[in-house]
Amino acid sequence: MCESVKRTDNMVNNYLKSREIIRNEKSWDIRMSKLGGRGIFATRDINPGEVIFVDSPIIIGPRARSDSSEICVNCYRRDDLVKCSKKCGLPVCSVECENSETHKKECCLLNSWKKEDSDYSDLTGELLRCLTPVRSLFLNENDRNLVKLLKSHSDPKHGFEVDLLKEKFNFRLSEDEEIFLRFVCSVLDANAFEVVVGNETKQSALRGLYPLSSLANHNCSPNTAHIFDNKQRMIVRAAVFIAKDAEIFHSYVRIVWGTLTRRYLLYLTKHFACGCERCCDPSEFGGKLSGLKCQGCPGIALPVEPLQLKCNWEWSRVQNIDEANDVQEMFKFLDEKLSQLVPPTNQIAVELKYKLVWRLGYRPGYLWKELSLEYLERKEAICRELLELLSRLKVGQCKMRGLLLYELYLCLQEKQRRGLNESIEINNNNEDESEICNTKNEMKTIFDEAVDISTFDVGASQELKNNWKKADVFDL
Ligand SMILES: C[S@@+](CC[C@H](N)C(=O)[O-])C[C@H]1O[C@@H](n2cnc3c(N)ncnc32)[C@H](O)[C@@H]1O
Repeated sequence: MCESVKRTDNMVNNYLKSREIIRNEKSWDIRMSKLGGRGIFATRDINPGEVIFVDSPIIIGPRARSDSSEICVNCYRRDDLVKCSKKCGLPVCSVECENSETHKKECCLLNSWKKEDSDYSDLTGELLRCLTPVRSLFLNENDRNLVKLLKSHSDPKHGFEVDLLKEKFNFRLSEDEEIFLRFVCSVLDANAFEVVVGNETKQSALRGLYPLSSLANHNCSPNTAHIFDNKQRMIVRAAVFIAKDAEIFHSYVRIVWGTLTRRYLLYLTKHFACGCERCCDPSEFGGKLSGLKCQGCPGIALPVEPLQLKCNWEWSRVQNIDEANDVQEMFKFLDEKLSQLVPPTNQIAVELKYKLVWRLGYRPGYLWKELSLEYLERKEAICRELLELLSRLKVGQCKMRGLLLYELYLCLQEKQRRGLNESIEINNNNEDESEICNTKNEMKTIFDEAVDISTFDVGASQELKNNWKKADVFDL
């Protein structure tokens, strides 16, 4: 092991010990990757579903996106927000949150930076975008040194948060503070994860830096899946079988995006050109997410050179459907317009269908009990189709699979509730009986897998949570 890898390995292990989240028998270590830089590797065979490691955020806070909702800076809820009475400009939801240790420190720091009598009440959203890197200034020396070991991007576009603090807020940062903050911004851009907090019905998204997970490289067919528990810990599981000495990968992008979109975004945000097996295969293992309908014949056009970043395909017109909210409109677009241009496997059709899964059964007018049989059956068909796609993409027990399995289970349950199998049940024909039996077996298999995949996920539905075999990842 080379010196720098040894140092990283030591520091990460010490960090995990300090957070009391290291397991007795580790199944991973850090090595040099042939992709460049460091990576995480399996030290033994790991079975699908096994927890590989648990990581804890070294820095966590609001996201940097300009369209993020305002949240309480302590508990991250979105309700009952008021401005901190100390006039730092940040939102809190209660006196307890205002007086929390985390907030008191940052409130003091922000007030020390500001020019007297400045009022930032209109700029709360902008201040929230800058808060996560600001929190790095409270790290102890060991944690600072660990952050310094993580990958950073040198491009000057990273660090807009510091520009905002200086230019929009006229904050008086010291030179040391500015240098460290700019560095942390570039580390966050290279490594941070979107973290889900809240529960099934009320969720917020945060930005978290997880030291061990930051060392995992990317693959478009990742062999892991991760979820966040109620302590904002990241739990990384094997999504497929991982052989001893194989590299452990995350996916940095959405797995149902086509090659061009994935590679473009990876290049833009993480500054590398992915050359994984899926990217090299024009059909993406048969997933055909980049497929277009051929206007001259019944076939599907696929990119001849999928690794070519320059591409003239025009697809902005069909992307507008993002703004359409109405279920009927969405189906109309899917069935009448989109189907003329792209095959059902195309990423735009896939994303639209995935959106429909979350409307059917949940939106007023389309709640489970009021769903027409046609829509219920379409939802079931979409779930099955998307699950089949995920299998093709070789992404194993990923979070999306867990979510779709549960939605499919709910469709079958609703059909059962409506007695759609009743006539079959009265009829004593053997074949029909076996059909009921198959549905019941299928429902149980689907439900059990959804429970397994969701285990420890803070955002999982209560029904799944009630069936978890363990309440905490460290329960014996
Ligand atoms: C989160 S870091 C991963 C760990 C990194 N290799 C290290 O040594 O710290 C992300 C960076 O790793 C590199 N990387 C990750 N996956 C890659 C891949 N599939 N191909 C090439 N470079 C990759 C890129 O430089 C990327 O910006």
